[in-house]
Amino acid sequence: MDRLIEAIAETQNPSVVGLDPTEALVPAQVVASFADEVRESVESEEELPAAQLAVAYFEFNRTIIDAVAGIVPAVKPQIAMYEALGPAGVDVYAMTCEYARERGLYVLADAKRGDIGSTAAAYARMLTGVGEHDPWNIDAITVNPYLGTDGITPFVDAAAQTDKDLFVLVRTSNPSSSELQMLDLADGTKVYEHVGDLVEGWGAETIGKYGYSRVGAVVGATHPEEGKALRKRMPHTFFLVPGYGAQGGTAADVRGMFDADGSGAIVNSSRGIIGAWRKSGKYSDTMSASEALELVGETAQAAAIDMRDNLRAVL
Ligand SMILES: O=c1ccn([C@@H]2O[C@H](COP(=O)(O)O)[C@@H](O)[C@H]2O)c(=O)[nH]1
Repeated sequence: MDRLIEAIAETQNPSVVGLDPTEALVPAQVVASFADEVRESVESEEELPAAQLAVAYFEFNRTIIDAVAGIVPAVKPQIAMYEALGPAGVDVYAMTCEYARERGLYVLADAKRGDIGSTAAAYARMLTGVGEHDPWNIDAITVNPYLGTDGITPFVDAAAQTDKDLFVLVRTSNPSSSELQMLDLADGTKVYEHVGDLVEGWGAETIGKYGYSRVGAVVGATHPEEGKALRKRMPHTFFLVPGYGAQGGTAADVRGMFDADGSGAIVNSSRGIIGAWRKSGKYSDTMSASEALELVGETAQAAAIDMRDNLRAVL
């Protein structure tokens, strides 16, 4: 986690931009502008929509990355958006991570992996790569703890081997999260608190120079009180805090998830940044693709600065 903490210190900005493109979040003229180019490369007409979207996602991501590099320390590409497009989307995921790294950003792959040990070991190769080849270019990955310790250990080992990190789901931001996470255990602790204790233990051997381990926790901005209690309960665990912006979380809500020095957490916003163009009042469907992309970049940059300043104001 040391590299992430240093990147946050350099930008004075504990926020991460989520790269979660969808068909609705990429201006239509940008997608349309790739029709001819992509038609030449696909084998059948049916492949065209996914292939065209994939190319458009990359151009869109590149615009966002260029706009926010130097302002934010990190990006979090959500793999679901890319896998939905098939192999073309997965290629663009890898290309996006590589480009973000080239622009100096810490890349947090939101992939929420989790399986039995042997399969988790294969998933953990997203961190280690294959031999000398690192096809994914990521610095951290999100992991689902539902399978317990043997589903997590391969990621902890891979992270330690490569100076990378993982973030384990503890208290997620979604409305139904309480169905499982808020259940009481026999000793009176809640399920999410127990998972928090496990996460603190999984990271215990990997504490870095700033007091945080390689094993972080995902704690939703939509649960300010629980987040604040977890901050005390998990003193060596760095938090990834999604749920800011589009899901309703505010800077005041996430304040308690930081430590007394204003460190210990990084807050994510995806749609609030990459979809800012739609709320700007400046978009018109008569714009050219390049004009639309320019607006995407400008509005994403303004939204990232606004988020940074809102977080700075409460820290
Ligand atoms: O508890 C969680 C865990 C992960 N996420 C992910 O973060 C982003 C949030 O996107 P917004 O557009 O800022 O709402 C998305 O990739 C989720 O899968 C989360 O929201 N909550």
